[in-house]
Amino acid sequence: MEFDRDLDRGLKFKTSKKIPVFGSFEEMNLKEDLLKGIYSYGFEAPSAIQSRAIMQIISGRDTIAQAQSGTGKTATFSIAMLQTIDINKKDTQALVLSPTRELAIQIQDVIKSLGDYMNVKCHACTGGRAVGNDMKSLNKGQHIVSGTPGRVLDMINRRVLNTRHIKILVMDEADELLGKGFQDQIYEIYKFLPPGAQVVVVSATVPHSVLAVTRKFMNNPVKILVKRDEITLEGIKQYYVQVEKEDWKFDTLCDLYDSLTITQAVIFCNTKKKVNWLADSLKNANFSVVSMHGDMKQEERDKIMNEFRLGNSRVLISTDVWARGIDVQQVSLVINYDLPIDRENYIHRIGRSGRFGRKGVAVNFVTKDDVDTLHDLEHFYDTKIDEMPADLSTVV
Ligand SMILES: Nc1ncnc2c1ncn2[C@@H]1O[C@H](COP(=O)(O)OP(=O)(O)OP(=O)(O)O)[C@@H](O)[C@H]1O
Repeated sequence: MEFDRDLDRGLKFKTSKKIPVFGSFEEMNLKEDLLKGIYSYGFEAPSAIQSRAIMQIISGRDTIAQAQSGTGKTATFSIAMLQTIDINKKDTQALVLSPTRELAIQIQDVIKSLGDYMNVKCHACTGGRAVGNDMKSLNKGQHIVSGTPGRVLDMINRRVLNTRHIKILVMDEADELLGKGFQDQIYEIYKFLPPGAQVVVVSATVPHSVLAVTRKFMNNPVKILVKRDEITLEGIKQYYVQVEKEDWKFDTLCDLYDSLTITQAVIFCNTKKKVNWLADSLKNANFSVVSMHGDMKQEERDKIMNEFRLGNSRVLISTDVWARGIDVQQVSLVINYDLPIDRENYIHRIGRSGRFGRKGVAVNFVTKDDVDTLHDLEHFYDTKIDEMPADLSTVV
């Protein structure tokens, strides 16, 4: 089917026609020092979304860029922003918003690496860190700011982050940012931007409700969309384990522990309380695990994150704070100890594995009460979730 239809509103959304595809980074006519940064970072050729969306963003058009998890959306908007800014001006010219602090920092790292030869200044403006440091960094002048909505808005209100020269606003994980939790802050920030600032919306999942909302603040956007039945990645095998009742999940997980540590694994629970409980229970049973959620102090979150990125810890238990965007290439297994509350986060959670063409495995723990939800996911994404093989280590 060419397009989908939003039945409630009668709106139609489809991928824009005739979007040129650039087969190499050279063809994009990028600044020389940016091109050098891209190659030094290890990229050889653009991914599908990069070969389509980078030049659309550079052309100045509002853009909605959807692509499967782990296919290089971060570099898509980072390269476009780096090309767009005038490095000789100290003003903040580009702003990226994302829903979690860890993601905002990860994006800052990517921008700094790609823009290394340009001497780009990019600041991560995130909650949980000293406001004084933000002020100091921003006062020095930052070409690009990557932040979470609350702290960014705070810096704007304090007149520390000057929005007057911002040419481009990127919303990563846009469907999350435009959902209930962040919507008001996003609109507040948007109001501070100069009229005509370019808006770029990015996510692996762009539900119709969000596409409808984009009409309010985007001007004739070019759309690169993925059909619902193409969102799941072939490289990520999906399984379920049927457990009679909730209590059985724990023993099932313990049985799987050896498979979890073959590379690295992330286990998702739906609440912070359950993350704490599960981490404690596993530690008491002598399994080595770490955990992270939004009620922890930022220093603790940073420490856990660093250790996990380094591979010093192999099994991480978390909430949906870890569901979106975080890129740790060694993660090959995701376990949904609880099925996620919404369909979108299912895609994001399992997408923590199988990064950039790597193989991944997702295992869903399913009680009797969850059977319908699982079938709904299969149906919605037109995908197959098989029963887990007896020996998981053969597929990880
Ligand atoms: N052109 C490329 N060549 C090689 N590796 C790449 C290329 N583009 C991106 N990557 C790598 O692919 C991985 C995934 O990229 P990225 O985190 O941008 O994915 P994403 O599309 O934003 O995923 P998500 O939906 O989970 O946020 C990263 O480790 C990145 O360095």
